[in-house]
Amino acid sequence: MTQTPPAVEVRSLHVRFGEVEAVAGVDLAAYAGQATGLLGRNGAGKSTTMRVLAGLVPPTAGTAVVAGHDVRSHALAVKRSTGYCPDVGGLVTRATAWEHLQLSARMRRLVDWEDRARELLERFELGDASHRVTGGFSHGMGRRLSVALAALHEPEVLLLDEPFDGVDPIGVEATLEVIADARARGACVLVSTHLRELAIEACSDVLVLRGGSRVATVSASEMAGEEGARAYRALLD
Ligand SMILES: Nc1ncnc2c1ncn2[C@@H]1O[C@H](COP(=O)(O)OP(=O)(O)OP(=O)(O)O)[C@@H](O)[C@H]1O
Repeated sequence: MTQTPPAVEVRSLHVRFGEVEAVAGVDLAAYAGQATGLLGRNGAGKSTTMRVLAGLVPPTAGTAVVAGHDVRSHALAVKRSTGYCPDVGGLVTRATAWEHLQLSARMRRLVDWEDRARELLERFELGDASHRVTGGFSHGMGRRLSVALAALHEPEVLLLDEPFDGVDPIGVEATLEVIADARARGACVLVSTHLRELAIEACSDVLVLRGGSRVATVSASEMAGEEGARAYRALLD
């Protein structure tokens, strides 16, 4: 039986910022229709790995192929194929939520996007805030809008960096729905989070990073319960 090639394939990825080796040899394969979690302590290299996959940071060494495009040689194609929710920032304080969606739709030359944009805003309970500037948004509102923006164009690869951070239960539910919908239409989803329980709920597999390297890939179910929590804790240091 031929196995479907991974939608995201990373081999021996290294990213160096001056003296700091942020990513020191990560390998990962993530597939269409699945969600893969990235877990690990602060500074483990999760966000840097996500930035490489979004085509924003070039690898220092190693390869990363996203939706068939090499991130180093085809960064623009990678940006087109992905929807990326950054861990911080990414919103223009003086623009409204609706203007963010409008700009994203124009940049990606989307047609008939308004209904989907409205539906996403409603799902994240941002409908009433759609014409407010994001500079006045709470942290959780900003996170919810960032997930909606990443998902608007129904990308082949959805990259969510800390999407649950500081988000209330309704927002968490909406984010889980966005992930489930993306998987159902055959997208590949990567979720970086510190929240083990939500990683288990959202993802099929989980990669644990430590000091810029992958220390384990486990099925989400293996991370569940008290035993899973102990096993995860043991992988952290
Ligand atoms: N632009 C940068 N310049 C210098 N060092 C950086 C830069 N980006 C990340 N680093 C460093 O790389 C390492 C990995 O950071 P990264 O943000 O990828 O970790 P993380 O696992 O996402 O952490 P957290 O859980 O705290 O968000 C850290 O030591 C960080 O200080």
